[in-house]
Amino acid sequence: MEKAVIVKNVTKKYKIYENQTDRLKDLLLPGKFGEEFYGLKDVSFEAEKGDIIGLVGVNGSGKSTLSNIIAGVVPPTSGTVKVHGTRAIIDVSAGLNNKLTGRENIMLKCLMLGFTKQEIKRLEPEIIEFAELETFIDQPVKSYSKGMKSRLGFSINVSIDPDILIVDEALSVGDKTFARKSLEKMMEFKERGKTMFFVSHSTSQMKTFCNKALWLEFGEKKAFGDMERVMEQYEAFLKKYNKWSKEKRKQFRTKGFKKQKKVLEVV
Ligand SMILES: Nc1ncnc2c1ncn2[C@@H]1O[C@H](COP(=O)(O)OP(=O)(O)OP(=O)(O)O)[C@@H](O)[C@H]1O
Repeated sequence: MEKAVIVKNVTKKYKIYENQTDRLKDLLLPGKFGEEFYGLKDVSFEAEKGDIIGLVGVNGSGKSTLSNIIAGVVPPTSGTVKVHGTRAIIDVSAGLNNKLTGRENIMLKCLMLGFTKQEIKRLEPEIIEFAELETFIDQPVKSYSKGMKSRLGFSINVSIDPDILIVDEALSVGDKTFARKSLEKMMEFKERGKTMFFVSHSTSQMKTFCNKALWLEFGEKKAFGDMERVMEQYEAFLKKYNKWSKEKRKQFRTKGFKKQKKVLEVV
């Protein structure tokens, strides 16, 4: 099978601070303030061409960090990500420039991706129509609602027809009609054999859409493989987790966070 994405020993360290003063002091005296925190720790897996991989895990487990690293938006602290093909990420906080109009954002994003002006002019009507923004396309994006921004972000990223698409909670904003239209677009991508990563809190959406799942827990890979098998394990965990008392859940999270602060052992 042809590999689309190879993630090898990816670690992402963040620096966390107890307060704003420590953050500023760390700028003046680097290394003296704040604590290192592992958003991701030594994650490895491979995606084959045509795989649709659901990233699952409770809040803060590292799903968005990993999707941003796969998308090339954020660099890993260590480890490597090999991607075969073009990639695009659809994110609710999509990287649009607020000062520019919708039309200018289309131009900017596509130019950055290497499209020619002529190609962009050809794509533009399709993007505007899919985003349902005909009346507002020449207004600055800062005047857009959250739903309008996410429609524009979604539309640009699907219209450029990437080989690998990363969708981070993008279906949770906007109205139902647009969510359905987006899902249809993703189904079309699936049928065309594109590789996709999908972050959603809806396990049922995952089960219908993805063939594989990667379960992250406190930044580490807990399980990876066929959707059915991984989801069975994850749902059994969620059932247990949801039955725990508030206190027990807190203990579980505290234990996990402690592990995320520990320095990796050098083998
Ligand atoms: N810029 C940052 N600085 C410091 N810590 C961060 C940063 N971004 C993420 N983190 C931390 O890294 C961990 C993983 O975060 P991430 O957003 O990737 O998780 P997630 O699984 O996507 O969570 P959610 O489901 O809540 O969106 C969290 O503990 C988070 O607080």
